[in-house]
Amino acid sequence: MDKKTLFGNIQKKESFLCIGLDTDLGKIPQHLLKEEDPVFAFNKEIIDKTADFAVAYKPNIAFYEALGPKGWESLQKTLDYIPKDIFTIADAKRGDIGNTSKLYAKAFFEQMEFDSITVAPYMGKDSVSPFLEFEDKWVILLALTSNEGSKDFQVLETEGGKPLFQQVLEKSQQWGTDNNLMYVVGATRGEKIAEVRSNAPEHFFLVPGVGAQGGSLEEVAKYGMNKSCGLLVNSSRGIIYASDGKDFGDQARLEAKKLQKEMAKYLERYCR
Ligand SMILES: O=C(O)c1cc(=O)[nH]c(=O)n1[C@@H]1O[C@H](COP(=O)(O)O)[C@@H](O)[C@H]1O
Repeated sequence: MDKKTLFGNIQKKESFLCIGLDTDLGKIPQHLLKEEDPVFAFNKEIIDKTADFAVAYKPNIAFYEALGPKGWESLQKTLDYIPKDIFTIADAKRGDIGNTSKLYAKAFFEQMEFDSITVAPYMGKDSVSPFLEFEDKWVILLALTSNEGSKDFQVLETEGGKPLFQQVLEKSQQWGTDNNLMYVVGATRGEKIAEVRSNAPEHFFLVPGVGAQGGSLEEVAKYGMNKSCGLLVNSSRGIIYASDGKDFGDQARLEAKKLQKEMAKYLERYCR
């Protein structure tokens, strides 16, 4: 999917919501455990109930890998079930020496036809470039993450007093374009999002951390939005585990709708 189509979907749905499919057998409603594929049964209901409010779905690969071959099967079924006009993100946080990255890219872009994958920048250009060679596919590079540990390395000063995340932003813009490269910026970073935006004015940001991690959607929109929205804001637990009963789909729908309504307001206010 290209940037223009993604922005078109955002305008049509008045939403920049990404729903994280972090599906955990220990957290899904107990009645689903008797299904042949409980993970897929759960995801199917979530997708059915939220697809009109979401412009992206992000399965976090760890939750599927942890279940072995059956988990990979549930992941493939989930990916096949997501409507084709919705952007898909393999949250795999991959990145290795070039020939290995190339095979990770094949796994997620050819075997599994995801639109995008999250990639760690730590190993540098030759670890990221192989993912950028696939037409119509996106790399979502970790820049300033939402977790406490982001302070360990990402904000450390480098040459010229620039924090490391800024070096990641500046250097990686020589590797890809705003049509195949996005950045992860945590919603918990508040005003720092404006700093990231000034370093990458045209790129889309994947912003996790609203909902369970407490980030503010209003701040994200205020500091991060650009003229083509430029944001995919993710919520996983806050939506998919809104209820652990038989009404989990309907409750997820309510949470997704609430975020979409707020997003419509910010699109009107800040997207220009
Ligand atoms: O790359 C990510 O998606 C990611 C980056 C980051 O900085 N912080 C972060 O929470 N994530 C992911 O985003 C999701 C957040 O989930 P919730 O906190 O449940 O909404 C999880 O799948 C995390 O792995």
